[in-house]
Amino acid sequence: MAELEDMRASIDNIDAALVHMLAERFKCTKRVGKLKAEHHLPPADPERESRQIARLRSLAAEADLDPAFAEKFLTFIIDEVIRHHEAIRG
Ligand SMILES: C=C(O[C@@H]1C=C(C(=O)O)C=C[C@H]1O)C(=O)O
Repeated sequence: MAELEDMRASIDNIDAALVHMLAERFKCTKRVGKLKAEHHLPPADPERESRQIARLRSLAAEADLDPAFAEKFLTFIIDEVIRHHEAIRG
């Protein structure tokens, strides 16, 4: 089944891109965590998170992706970022 193989090859490429994009995002958020620790700012910023979630839900709807899934995915990542920031703060 050539189409199955083709689709799986595309899925593997997309998964690799996701890993690279996430790695870049965590590089940025770790830098933010250091800046926050230096300036005595709290690890989490719920107002910023609300804006990000609203934006991502809207982008998801436009892209025909379930907005609830997009929110769950972003919240999962942000929770991990906040754990990093708490660890950086010590
Ligand atoms: C990265 C930040 O820290 C936290 C993590 C966020 C994220 O991963 O996008 C957003 C808000 C903060 O709760 C930030 O404040 O920008």
